[in-house]
Amino acid sequence: MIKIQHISRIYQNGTTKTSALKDIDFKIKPNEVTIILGPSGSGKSTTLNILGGMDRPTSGQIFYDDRVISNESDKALTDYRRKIVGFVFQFYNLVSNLTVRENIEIAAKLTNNNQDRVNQLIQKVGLENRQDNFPDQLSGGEMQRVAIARALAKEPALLLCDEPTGALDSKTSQRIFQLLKDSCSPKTAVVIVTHNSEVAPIGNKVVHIKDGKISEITNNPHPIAVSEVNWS
Ligand SMILES: Nc1ncnc2c1ncn2[C@@H]1O[C@H](COP(=O)(O)OP(=O)(O)OP(=O)(O)O)[C@@H](O)[C@H]1O
Repeated sequence: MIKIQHISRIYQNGTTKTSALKDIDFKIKPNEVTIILGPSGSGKSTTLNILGGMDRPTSGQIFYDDRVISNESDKALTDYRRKIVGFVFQFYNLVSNLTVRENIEIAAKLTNNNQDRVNQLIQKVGLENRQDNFPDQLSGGEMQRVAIARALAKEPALLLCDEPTGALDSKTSQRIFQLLKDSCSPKTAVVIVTHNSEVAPIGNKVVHIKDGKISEITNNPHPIAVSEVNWS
């Protein structure tokens, strides 16, 4: 379980200070999809970056089980990012001179180097026929499927997704959200940042952020199916 406690983040550029997060608290559990919902500039990406150990809070603490991540050394934080966290970004961030299979394999090599899992993931995301292609030979939806397989290759306890369908059409978005929802398991918590309130009801929990503050946390005992979302 991940617990965010009294997190604030102030960015300072010269004399200008931006208070991106103001004392936020929430918990993330395995086997749950958590949706972080809010308008542009509300602090969603800042929250995700802090959760993923890519950034540190100005104050407050993040617990990963009994570890206090926010107090750890840079080396320990790198280890946390490598072994615990999988990232899915809006613009895929694939390595352009590696094939689909190689993009997934390099992530697996960071942890378990499990070739069976690489094969299973290529099948899971439906890219068996594209595994020797390079990213620039793929559609946006295919690239995002590679990015998801890459993130899952290390069996992350925490899968963090920042606007994963922001650049995709609605039919492709539906497929990507289905894959993300299916990635949630007793071992893996899934966190998805979005500004699209239509997809929020697929989550077990919705954290509403506005102006760097949590305005509401909704627990949803009966999430809707991805196919029930109004994608138009
Ligand atoms: N590196 C930075 N330096 C200064 N200000 C920043 C920096 N990163 C983000 N901010 C500011 O912090 C606030 C929150 O930004 P953040 O990117 O977390 O919002 P967001 O909800 O993810 O927005 P979007 O949906 O547009 O990506 C914004 O006011 C933004 O301008």
